[in-house]
Amino acid sequence: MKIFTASQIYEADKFTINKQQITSDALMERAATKLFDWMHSRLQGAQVKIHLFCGIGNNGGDGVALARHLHEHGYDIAVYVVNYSEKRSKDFLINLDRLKERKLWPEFLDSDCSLPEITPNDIIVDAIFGIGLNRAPDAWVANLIKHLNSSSAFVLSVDIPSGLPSNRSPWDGEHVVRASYVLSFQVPKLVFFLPETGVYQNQWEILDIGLDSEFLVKTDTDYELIGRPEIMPMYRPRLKFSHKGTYGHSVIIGGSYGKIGAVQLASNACLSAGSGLVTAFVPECGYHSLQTSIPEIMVLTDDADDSISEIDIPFVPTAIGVGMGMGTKDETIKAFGSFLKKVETSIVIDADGLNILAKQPNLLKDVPKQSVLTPHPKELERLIGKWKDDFDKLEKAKSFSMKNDCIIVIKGAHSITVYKDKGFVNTTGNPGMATAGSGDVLTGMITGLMAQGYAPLQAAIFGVYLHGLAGDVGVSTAGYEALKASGIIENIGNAYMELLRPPNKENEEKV
Ligand SMILES: NC(=O)C1=CN([C@@H]2O[C@H](COP(=O)(O)OP(=O)(O)OC[C@H]3O[C@@H](n4cnc5c(N)ncnc54)[C@H](O)[C@@H]3O)[C@@H](O)[C@H]2O)[C@@H](O)CC1
Ligand SMILES: Nc1ncnc2c1ncn2[C@@H]1O[C@H](COP(=O)(O)OP(=O)(O)O)[C@@H](O)[C@H]1O
Ligand SMILES: [K+]
Repeated sequence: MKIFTASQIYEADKFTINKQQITSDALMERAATKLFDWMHSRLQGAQVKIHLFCGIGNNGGDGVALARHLHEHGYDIAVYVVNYSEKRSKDFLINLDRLKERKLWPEFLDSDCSLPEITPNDIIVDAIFGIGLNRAPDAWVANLIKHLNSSSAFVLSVDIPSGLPSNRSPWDGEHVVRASYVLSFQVPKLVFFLPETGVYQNQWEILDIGLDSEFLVKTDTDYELIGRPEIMPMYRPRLKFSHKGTYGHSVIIGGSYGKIGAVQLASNACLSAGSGLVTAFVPECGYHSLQTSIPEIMVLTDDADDSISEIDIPFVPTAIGVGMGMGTKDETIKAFGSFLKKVETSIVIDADGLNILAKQPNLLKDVPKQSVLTPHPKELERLIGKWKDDFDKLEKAKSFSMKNDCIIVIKGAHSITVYKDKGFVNTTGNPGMATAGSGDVLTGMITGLMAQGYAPLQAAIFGVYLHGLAGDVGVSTAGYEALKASGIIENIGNAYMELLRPPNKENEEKV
């Protein structure tokens, strides 16, 4: 699913209004009807107090129109107009008049007003600011937002939590509504998926308000949300008359004394992702543990006992994953540098492979084109430098990717795979995966996919999705705290099956 910017959404509005020959008010009515249907289907007329806080722009207009529908269906509502500007939007005013025609008089809030009382069982509808927010809210509006946040009532935000800008970090985090649920029109907003800004909402859902599909299909976006519909076409089915050679020979290079487990996890994950053959290349000290723990893999060893000093692979691997647990000793840096000079096809670089690149940026020129780099936030910072906020981070990652023609997987709660000027935002995974070694598993999986013929960018996007899905299946039995990296590996097969599971009858009926 495409992630549009605010200006693209405004363009989509205009395009829809022209093409479908409707008024902007009719579009607002569609939005309000969808909001109402969503609430009504859950509340079923329950007499719970609903406080609607409405701004004076179109977000406020949505709120006021929603208030009318709720009133007409007998709900117990209180409407507040958060009067933060004289510049009221045309459609807000139309909807305000419609309320007044029904003898519903909102309370107008301004800098002198007292704050409405809200009890824990009430519902707050937050329609103060939408995607039009372009500066910090005034002090009294910020104060109102803090008041809403201090209540324990359920907060339903319209389109986006108020006070959260759509294209930068907030001016002050305390002045952003903490939404229990966001009903976002037509498309998700990028801020929902970034670590600094995703914290303002618990859950989000898209409401289809019928923006024109021609515009949505034709318009290119900088970011795409990756779910099952985007992943399925990438899947490469296994062929009946295939053999292990069909699915490639992966080599996993890494490890040092006390960190052989990283290679073990990556190699195991590589096999489970479907690589035909897997060879691990480790320092001598890793030989016995690898041979005994994973009988399916082959092991090559370095001459040195406790760290890698020379990488010598006596065949041409189909795919290579390198760096986990490898350390950054001088001899290892040298070995990694010479290895990069020899290798010709795209590789996957993780952990200490990335740390070495950050220490010795001159090695970057030898990294094969379209290699996949899988940094966690600290490794990313070492590579691209400090960033001001998440948006700056993404821009820096994009220029790094452009300059070095590499794919960067920015790992985190919603890992984002960046290639040149595009970002692919993952939707699977959970906090149970914040556990030692889960990154090694990802590197192994992406390597295993490349061995099977997935192009590097597809291997990265598909691998991140499948890794998260394996984690999601894993927590369903292990629980968040007890999920381990090896538990993610054990569920790679279940993740494939979950991915390939035909939609069941029940789901079909719901659609
Ligand atoms: N295609 C869509 O998604 C649709 C969106 N609609 C709604 O329209 C909203 C956008 O409406 P608007 O463009 O009117 O913008 P908002 O309602 O978000 O904000 C209103 C206006 O306030 C001003 N403003 C911005 N920051 C301010 C601040 N800190 N203090 C005081 N004033 C400030 C701006 O001039 C802005 O246009 C969306 O979020 C959505 O709720 C719907 O009405 C219909 C269709
Ligand atoms: N809160 C979270 N939600 C979803 N995925 C997560 C979360 N925390 C971590 N992960 C995933 O787990 C992996 C952690 O990688 P990394 O930090 O390199 O671990 P390690 O170095 O221990 O192998 C990444 O793929 C990341 O996206
Ligand atoms: K809002």
